[in-house]
Amino acid sequence: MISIDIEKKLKAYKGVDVLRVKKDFATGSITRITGPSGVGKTTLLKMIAGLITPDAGRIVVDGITWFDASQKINLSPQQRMPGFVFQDYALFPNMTVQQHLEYATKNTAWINRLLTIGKLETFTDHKPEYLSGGQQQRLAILRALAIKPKLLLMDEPFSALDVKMKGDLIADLQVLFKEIGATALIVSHNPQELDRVSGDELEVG
Ligand SMILES: Nc1ncnc2c1ncn2[C@@H]1O[C@H](COP(=O)(O)OP(=O)(O)OP(=O)(O)O)[C@@H](O)[C@H]1O
Repeated sequence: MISIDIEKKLKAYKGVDVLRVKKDFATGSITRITGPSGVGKTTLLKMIAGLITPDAGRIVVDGITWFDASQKINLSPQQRMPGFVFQDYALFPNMTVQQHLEYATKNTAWINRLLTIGKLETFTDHKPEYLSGGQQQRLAILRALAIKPKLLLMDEPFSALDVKMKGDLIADLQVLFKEIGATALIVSHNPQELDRVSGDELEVG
């Protein structure tokens, strides 16, 4: 169970200037996070990952306090180690597809399985600049999964994929999430995208 009750004053957002989120996520659940542009969806994911510090509140994951403003507990991103798919992918320009995955894990069988799921088997020696937008996005997803994270934070992870690729990938990811026992929080603007897999929705703002 992931229990979040946090507040953060946002810089320069008209109308709503404080982001408040109070929500419990069941272990193994997939939640779609929605809300208008600029409301703080990315900021929320980054606060959970430990990349941005909330002003107040608590984050408790499986009984472990990751953040507590009043008790001054704030685990580092390395201690939290979620899988994170950034909206702009944040790939390493000088690393090939294979090196991105090997940087995260030494488990070759797992790497090969991820490459198959992401349909990147024939691109293992390509660097990001020689990949299409959709291939880069799939690599960002595979890299996040390489560490078999218990928590996956995904920021618009399917925005560059065509409908068929997206459908296939989401079906495969569902199986993988179950297998590794991951809880997923997925920011998505597209209402149809996660209809069949996401049991829950969190509307921010
Ligand atoms: N570290 C930070 N501290 C406070 N405010 C921040 C911080 N980083 C970003 N913000 C502000 O938070 C607001 C929301 O940005 P954010 O990227 O979280 O929105 P979003 O809902 O993900 O938007 P979009 O759907 O367009 O990606 C912005 O106005 C931004 O200036």
